[in-house]
Amino acid sequence: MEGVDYLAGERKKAEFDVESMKIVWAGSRHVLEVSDRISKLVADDPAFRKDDRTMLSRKELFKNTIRKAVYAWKRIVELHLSEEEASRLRFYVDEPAFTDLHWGMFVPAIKGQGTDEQQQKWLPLAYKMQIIGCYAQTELGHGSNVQGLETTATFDPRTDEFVINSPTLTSSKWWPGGLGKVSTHAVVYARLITDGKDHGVHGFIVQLRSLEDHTPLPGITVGDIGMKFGNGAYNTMDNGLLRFDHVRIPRNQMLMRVSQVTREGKYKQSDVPRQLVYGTMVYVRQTIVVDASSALSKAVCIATRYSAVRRQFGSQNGGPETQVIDYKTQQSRLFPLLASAYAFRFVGEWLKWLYTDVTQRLQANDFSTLPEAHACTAGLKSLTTSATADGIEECRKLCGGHGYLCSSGLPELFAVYVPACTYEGDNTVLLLQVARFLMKTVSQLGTGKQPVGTVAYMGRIEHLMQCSSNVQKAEDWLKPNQVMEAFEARAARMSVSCARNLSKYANPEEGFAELSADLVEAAVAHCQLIVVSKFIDKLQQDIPGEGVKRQLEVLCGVYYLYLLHKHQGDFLATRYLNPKQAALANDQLRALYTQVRPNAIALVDAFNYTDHFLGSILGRYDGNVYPKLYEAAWKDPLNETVVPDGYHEYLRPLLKQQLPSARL
Ligand SMILES: Cc1cc2nc3c(=O)[nH]c(=O)nc-3n(C[C@H](O)[C@H](O)[C@H](O)COP(=O)(O)OP(=O)(O)OC[C@H]3O[C@@H](n4cnc5c(N)ncnc54)[C@H](O)[C@@H]3O)c2cc1C
Repeated sequence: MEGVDYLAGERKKAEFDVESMKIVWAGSRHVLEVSDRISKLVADDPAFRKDDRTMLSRKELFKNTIRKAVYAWKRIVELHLSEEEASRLRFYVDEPAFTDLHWGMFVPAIKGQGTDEQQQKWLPLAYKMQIIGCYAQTELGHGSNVQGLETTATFDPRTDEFVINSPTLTSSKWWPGGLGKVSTHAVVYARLITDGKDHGVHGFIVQLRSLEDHTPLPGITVGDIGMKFGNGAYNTMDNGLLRFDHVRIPRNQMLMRVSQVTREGKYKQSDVPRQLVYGTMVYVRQTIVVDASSALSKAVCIATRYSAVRRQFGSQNGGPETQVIDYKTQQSRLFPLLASAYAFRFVGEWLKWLYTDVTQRLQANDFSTLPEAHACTAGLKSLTTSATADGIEECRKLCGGHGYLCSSGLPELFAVYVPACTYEGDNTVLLLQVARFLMKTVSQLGTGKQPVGTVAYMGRIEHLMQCSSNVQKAEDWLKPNQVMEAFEARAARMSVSCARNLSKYANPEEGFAELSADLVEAAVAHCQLIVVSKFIDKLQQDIPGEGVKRQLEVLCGVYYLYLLHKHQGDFLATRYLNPKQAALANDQLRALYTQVRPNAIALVDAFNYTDHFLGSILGRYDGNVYPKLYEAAWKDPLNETVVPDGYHEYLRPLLKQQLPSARL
């Protein structure tokens, strides 16, 4: 029935003030107010409809995305939305589009790497969308290994131009979003060559298409790379391929904030420090971590609401069956993901602070914390995106068969999210960078150089190598200092163990390659420690609202005890815990699941997602799942006719046995 809240009973069970939790989740009352207003604006506008997205052909889908993106822009201008409101609007439209790369990569690249004059020339055009840009770095042959890129930008002093060229097939640009069909311009990464000398990879602004009729400019071959994983999903994006045949651009289109080429063709570093580009990287990764919490919270919201609606087995005397959310196995799979969504939210919030801190330090020419900030953001990007991709898939399984239907929203969410494990740095490659930083930190212990920021715990290495847990009863696992020491000791010991093993190799690079799987595990232990510590730090703050802090304490406990249980091998092998203490952690975890249970629906309501944004029949706010699933089935194009296409051509001859050579 319409208008009935089938989850009202669940909502009454909540032991905390949901409205206050909404503020915690949003980050502030102001952000909640903006998000609430803009998400409803999008949800109420039929132009942003997305329930048919998985059924559209690629061409229809793509045209529809262009329409939506341009319409969104029109609304932003008409309504005089602020930058914050505009970015919220794009977020709630919830459809990957060329605009993501334009605003998320092209504009920041010019801001970060362009000189003042370049910014003055290009940014006004980009802000008004009179040009549309993308970020063309990856090639067919190289992605992770940026130094292996093959596109060349050779300076021609006679004409004061760069000649951009794709010398091989593998040098074709491959993957940039927005490139295939839409972008008029790109920031292209190419090897800079002056006077026969290769100066490595640099960024150049290159016009790709005519601003009159959108055709590719002479010497440019450009197109879409083809259909990607899943229905709808990232197929709304025109990831592109691009080749240059000696394309000439003026010298002033090299992004010259950090290094420059003079009129005479001399290559020189400007007085702006190279490290500045890392600031942008910290910013981009921070947004990826926040996006991870959004994607995971969406999946968890769907799976939690549906788990409260769905009943299987357990009927007593003809009464209702058991809600599947009451099964301990369901709770042990779902609640850690709910806790992770909150954990990633808070670590994302902390990364925002880190970005501000890094920016201020860079402005003051203080580069001391950069390597640590760089390693930490790389690790957190890797950890949160991998856990989110796996978590979305787990949520799909938690919804049983119906989770496999596109109308559950989960298949598309998985397909659209999973490349986050690859773009902006392959997750394994990033963990190896973290491991390299950890090995360096360990090697410097005792030299008087104090580890800072998220590796500060290494400064207490002697203690961390010797201590052991004094947990004696399950509730001891609720004490933050017990937990912190456990995670610190595990991370420190795994790093030190890797460092010791590395020292056995005469050639350190050979050792690093040989031990890389162990090194990645040490990096994961370090990154998990960061997330746990930021969740615990969050709880030290004043958090208003009845029962809100208590719920967050429970979720924090679920998060770290789940990790501890899942990775208990690490804690046992490094001898910080004994098997009894590990078992007590699991006992406490079970007890916490019971505390989460009555609050589960309210905890996902606190995300404040509209049904439009969730895009899931299983995750509907009112829990009215079955009639809506039934209705949706009839909307499938296959059900437009009762007799399918192909009946007369194939099925009827089969059924009537008129096949020419049936041998059976
Ligand atoms: C949806 C999507 C959108 C994208 N958008 C853009 C864009 O807008 N612009 C752009 O320029 N690019 C874009 N990319 C490209 C993306 O940045 C690269 O795919 C990414 O950097 C990974 O590089 P790769 O594809 O070369 O992977 P590879 O590096 O070839 O990885 C293949 C495997 O090798 C492993 N591996 C690689 N190096 C090492 C190592 N040193 N040690 C151990 N293992 C290793 C990896 O872990 C992985 O398992 C996009 C990609 C996707 C999927």
